Parts: sequence; C-alpha cells; structure tokens
Amino acid sequence: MPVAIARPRTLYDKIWDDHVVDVKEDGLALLYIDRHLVHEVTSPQAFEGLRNAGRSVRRPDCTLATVDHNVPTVSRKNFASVSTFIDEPDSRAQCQALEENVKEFGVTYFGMKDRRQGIVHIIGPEQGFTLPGITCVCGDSHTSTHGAFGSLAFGIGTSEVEHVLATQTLLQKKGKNMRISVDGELPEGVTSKDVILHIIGVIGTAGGTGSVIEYAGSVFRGFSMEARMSVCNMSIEAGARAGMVAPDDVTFNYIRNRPLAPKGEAWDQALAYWKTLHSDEGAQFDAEINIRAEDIIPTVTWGTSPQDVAPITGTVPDPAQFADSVKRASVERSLKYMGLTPNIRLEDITLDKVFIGSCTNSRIEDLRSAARIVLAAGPDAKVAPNVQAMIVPGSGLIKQHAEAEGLDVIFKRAGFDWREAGCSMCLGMNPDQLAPGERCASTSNRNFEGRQGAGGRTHLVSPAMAAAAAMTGKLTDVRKFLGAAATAGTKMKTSSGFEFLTDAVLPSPAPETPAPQSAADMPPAETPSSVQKFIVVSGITAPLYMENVDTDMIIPKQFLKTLKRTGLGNALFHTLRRNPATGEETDFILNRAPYSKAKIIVCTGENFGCGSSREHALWSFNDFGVRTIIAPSFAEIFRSNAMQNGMLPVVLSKEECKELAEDAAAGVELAVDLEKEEVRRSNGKPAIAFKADPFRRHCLLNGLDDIALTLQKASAIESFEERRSATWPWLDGFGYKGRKISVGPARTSKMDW
Ligand SMILES: CC(C)[C@H](C(=O)O)[C@@H](O)C(=O)O
Ligand code: SF4
Repeated sequence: MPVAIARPRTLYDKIWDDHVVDVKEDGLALLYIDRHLVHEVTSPQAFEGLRNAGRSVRRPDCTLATVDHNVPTVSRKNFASVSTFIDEPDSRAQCQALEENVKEFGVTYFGMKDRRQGIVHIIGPEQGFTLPGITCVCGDSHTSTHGAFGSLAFGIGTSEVEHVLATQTLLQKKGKNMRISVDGELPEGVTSKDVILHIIGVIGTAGGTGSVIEYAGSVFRGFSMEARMSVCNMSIEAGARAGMVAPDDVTFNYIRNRPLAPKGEAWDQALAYWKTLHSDEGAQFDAEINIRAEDIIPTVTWGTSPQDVAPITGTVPDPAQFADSVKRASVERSLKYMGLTPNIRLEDITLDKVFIGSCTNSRIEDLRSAARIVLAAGPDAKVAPNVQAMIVPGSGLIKQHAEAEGLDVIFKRAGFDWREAGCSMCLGMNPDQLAPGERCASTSNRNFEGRQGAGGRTHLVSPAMAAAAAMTGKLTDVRKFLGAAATAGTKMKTSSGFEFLTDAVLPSPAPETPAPQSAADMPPAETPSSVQKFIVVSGITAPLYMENVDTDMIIPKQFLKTLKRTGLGNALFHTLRRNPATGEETDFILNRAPYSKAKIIVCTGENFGCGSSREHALWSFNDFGVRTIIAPSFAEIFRSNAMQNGMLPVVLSKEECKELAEDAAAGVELAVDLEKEEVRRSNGKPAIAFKADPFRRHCLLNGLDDIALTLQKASAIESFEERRSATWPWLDGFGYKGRKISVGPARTSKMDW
C-alpha cells in the first residue's frame, strides 16, 4: 500500500500510486476504484452486459445509484411509482430499468420516493460516500466534481461502467499534472463560478486535455466545499480528466458525521491518512497556470462553448477580430446560433428564462446566494415579466434544508418556480426544456447548441448573476445589488442541514450478508468478446471543418434514452442533419452523396468529442458506418469510449488533417491501416504515419474485450482488496447505521442498506 517513495509527489501522484493493482511495461495500469456512482442514462447497457455474461456487481458496498437526468421536477405529492409518474415512455423505461437492475444486482438506490434522491454528483458528497484520497467514477463527465474532496474522480463511458461493476477496477494510463493557482482577493460579487468560467476562458476547452488539474492558491483554500465542488465540476469543460483540491479542515468538517463517513476509531485513522494528501514541496507539475484573483470579475458566456466567456461589463465579440479562419468561422456560427450581433453590450441582452440548478450550482450555498440577490431587489420585487425563472435544488435533502431556512418562500414570493430535485433544464432529458430560440441565463455548465432544448440559447452564469438576471430580465452585473444583498444576508437564517442527514430520514433495512466473492467464484474470464476487430478500414471519407465538436452535437439528449447500443445511426448529428422546424434533411455533409456512406471522418478542428461521457456518440457513429475519425485532438472520454467499441481515433497534425480534408472533399477515399499505422489515399499521394497506443492497438487488432482481460488479474484484485481493508478499512462501505456492508454479489438481495 502506501509505499515509501522519496521523490516529492503531487496529490494526483499519491492517489494514483495508492490505487495501482497492476501495471504493464508501457505504463498502462489497472487502477482500483473505491467509489462508483450510477445513474439511469449510462447504466442500462452495462447491467445488460453483466447479465449476458453471468457476472455480478463486485462491490455493491462501494456502489450507489440514483435517478436524476430523466426525472420530472414537478411536485411529487402524488407520486406512487415511476411507472405512473413519468409520462414520457423512454424516460420511464430508463428509470424502471435502473430500479430493476439495482434490485437484481443488490445495489443501494435512492429512488424518487427517497428524499436522498438527487443529482448523482450532489448525493455522493452529501452522504459522505465521496471521501478524500479515493478513486471515484461514474458514467458521467461531471464526476470531476468529487475531486473537490482531494480524490481522483473522473467520468467514464458505459463500457467502463460495466468494467467497474464487474471488476471494481479500470485500465488507465496516467495523465499529466497541471496546477492552476489563483491567489489574491476576489473582488466583491465574484464567486467560484466566475472563477472557473474565467479559468476556462484563459486555458480554453482543450487547455486541460491529458491532465488532472490541481486547484491551488489562497482563493481555493478560502472556498467552502460547495464552491470547490462548483470549480472541480467544470474541470471537464476545460478538457481535463479530473480536477482536485487538496483536503484540509474545510473538507474534514464537511465530511464529519455524514451518514457514510467513517466514525470513531475509523475516523481518526482516516483523518491521519487524509492529512498526508497534498502535493509535496518541490513536486513536479507538467504545466502551471497562475491567475490573479483581482483580474476576475463576474463572468458570462456569449457563445456555444464554455470558453466563450466575457466579463459582464464587456461586449459580444466581433468575428472580424479573429485572424484564424477556423476560429472566425466558429465565432460566426456561435453568434448566428445565439442570435447575437457583434459588439452589443452583454448587459443589453434580454432573457426568456432563468435556470438555477444542475450539479454545478444547486447546493445550499448556491440557493442562499441567489436568495440574497432576490431579497436585495426589494421586499416586493418580482421576477421580470419577460422571464420565467426556476430553481431546482440538487437533492431532496437540499430542498428540505432550503425550506427550513425559508429560501423557498423568498423565491416563490418573487415569482420563481420552486421544483423537485433532478438535472432538470441543464440538459432537458426531462420535460424542463427551452423552446427553440428561447434565451436562458443558466447556472449549469454547458452552453452547447441545443443543450437545454433544440434551438435554445444558453448563457452560463453564477447563481447570484442568475438571480440578478431574473429580477431585471436581462444579463446583469450582480454588483449593482451588492450593498442591498449584504443587508439582506444579515436577515437570512442559516442552519447546518445536518439534521436532515440522520438515519431518521428514512429507515434503512438491515443489510443482507451475501458471501464475499473470491477469485475462484468469479465467472470465467473467457466470455466471448463483443468488440469488433479493427485492422484496416477504407472507404468514403467525409471532411468536417469544425472545432470543439461536442457530444451533445454528435447525439442530442433525446437519443440517450435508449436501453440498447444499436439503432442510433439516424441520431448522428441529428440537429445538423435535420431542420428542427420541418424535420427535413439539411445539406449537412453526411446527408450528401457520396458522404452519406462515409466510413471515415476527417475533422480539421481540435478537441473532437468534447463534453459529455455519453458512449451513445460512438454507438451512433458505428451504426452510421463510421469506424474511424481523424482529428488534431480528441476529448479523453470520447477517445477511450471509441476504443471500447472497436473504433479508432487517429491523431494527426492540423496541417495533415487539413490536407486529408481537402482530399476527402475532392472525393479521394482513405484507408486507415492500424497494423501498419498509416493513412493511405486513393489518389496515390504518400501515406501519412500515425501512432496508436500499443496496448489499445493490440486489443483493437484482436477484438479483445477489456473485462475479459482484467478478469485474468482476479487474484491481484483480490490481494489488493485484502491490503486495502487492512490499510484503509473505512473504504469498505459503511451502511447507514455505521455498520460495514458485506462485500460480494447480492443478485437476489433487496436494494438499500
Ligand atoms: C448523460 C451523461 C452521459 C452526460 C454526461 O456525461 O455529462 C450528462 O450528464 C451531461 O451533462 O451531458
Ligand atoms: S451536467 Fe447537468 S445533466 Fe449532467 S449530471 Fe450535471 S446536472 Fe445532470
């Protein structure tokens, strides 16, 4: 376990070193996963895979599930069951599938009747499931949120969800260390959301690619856990695999006494370990960014990428200012989509909707900060008549806590809609959506085209800025309300919220005690692989001249409701291929002959596949017939999802991509040869060499399935678990009565601890 390594290490190095079960010569490690969060969108196909292979959930004690993306946020007063409550058939089916799967596989589940239900990234920390020093994953890109506790937390695709359920491990290559320090005094009115939006503006949406970001400096040290979570949450928007803040007293005080936090002696032991979790003096970072707190002012996005930020005092940019043609085209496209004219003042932009919620900003502190602004607007002030504003607490417990503080009254009196917990209008997989053309100030994390509803326009802001916008009906500099907000703040009563977390909330049935699973009990490793071999793929190649092609664009949310991996070919680039108003085919490249039969895509812009972890993006390419994509860079989760599906992401330089795109536009066919690691062209021009990761190349050439490979290491996993129980006993999951939950499959046991 903790090995004495002399060189100074970063926080990331330490957590990484402590979780390696096995490592290959090329650095590919089998990493043990301490905590696995599960939601209804990215898990059905994973449970189905387990079922088909006769596998069980290896560590139900370290797995926690809830429903969030699909749930309607209307009152649950009349809730009887998911079957009667959720009208939309596909949303209903996904929630029902999770309910059946957690029962069958014995996973703890917070359903819609449970006040602990909420957004997956809210409930983990709230329950003390998220702890410092752990590895934490979820089939969701915003898993980076949990890094706020000094853990290594990252999003994965559905195939990896299945891998973790079956083996409690993941195959991972170590990323780079990046440190972003923000020091100094934040000006008044500037919040954690402004800080992270500013950071993304500085480093760009691909700035963190390949790295784990450690947030350091006096500003983060001074932040509450809620504020740290908002920052780490959006690390994925900066392209990073994960973000983290070293744990300190703020962290420990937040965790102490939470239902699943270690108690008594285990607490003392855990605390001693957690205090070692910081980057050592002299530890090496591959990249360092320093930002002055004084340079940050309330920030808002104007475009369709989270890097499209500007201070609220600024104006909408003019595409003419951009020398780079790809960049200029992308700004033009954004402004057209957003319905904005260059050079207008941001504060002159009027709104239709305001959304306060999402895993970025739906915690108690966010709601308080919004309420303070509402109060500051005056005792009788109302939401502007042109605006419809909604507040969606992140969990049932946050809702209860806010109501105990009277925040709901403040909001409702001013005309806000006060809702039940869920992802809501962050991505609109449920009824909360923007209508085409509607403009929204939103506290969520993504402003991609169509994100909050087809044709909807999103401006990302902090909760305080959202509240200010709701009251004025326009994007507004929150600092105009500050004096009054300070007075309002003194009138608000706050409470710790701990009383809602006790066991008394809901009775927890005594856990069943299935026998621990040993290597000998594990199903055979040689279950047939379903991964397609990739040797050479050749054929029609479609050129794409775009940067930051995000997964919301590749496959919009309405297609994520499937329980299958197939049949998604028509969904590929749906909003670009179909006119949203008429449903008719557009002239998008993939609708045009010969490209409608493309097997290869070549994209000229960076950061292909950024955004969500939805593996559906790859399933839709596959179903369309595309097996390989060539681009200057890929978002990490997309890249790893591709290879889990027998598909190959090929990285070439920008110039090479441009050259190949020109060839493809002229009808030249390409052949991507993984064996020879080269791209050949039908016009006889010289082949272009590329490099594939040796292990992944081997797997793709042979159609090997990661789970089967990992199961060959069953005894190494088992001995790691023995050492883990001895060294970090608090990581063997605790139940709601402080009892340890037994390890092992519980296919027939009831849900809940
Ligand atoms: C549905 C899920 C895969 C997705 C994610 O990975 O982020 C969603 O939470 C989102 O925010 O787009
Ligand atoms: S980003 Fe939005 S949709 Fe995704 S998990 Fe968070 S709240 Fe849910």
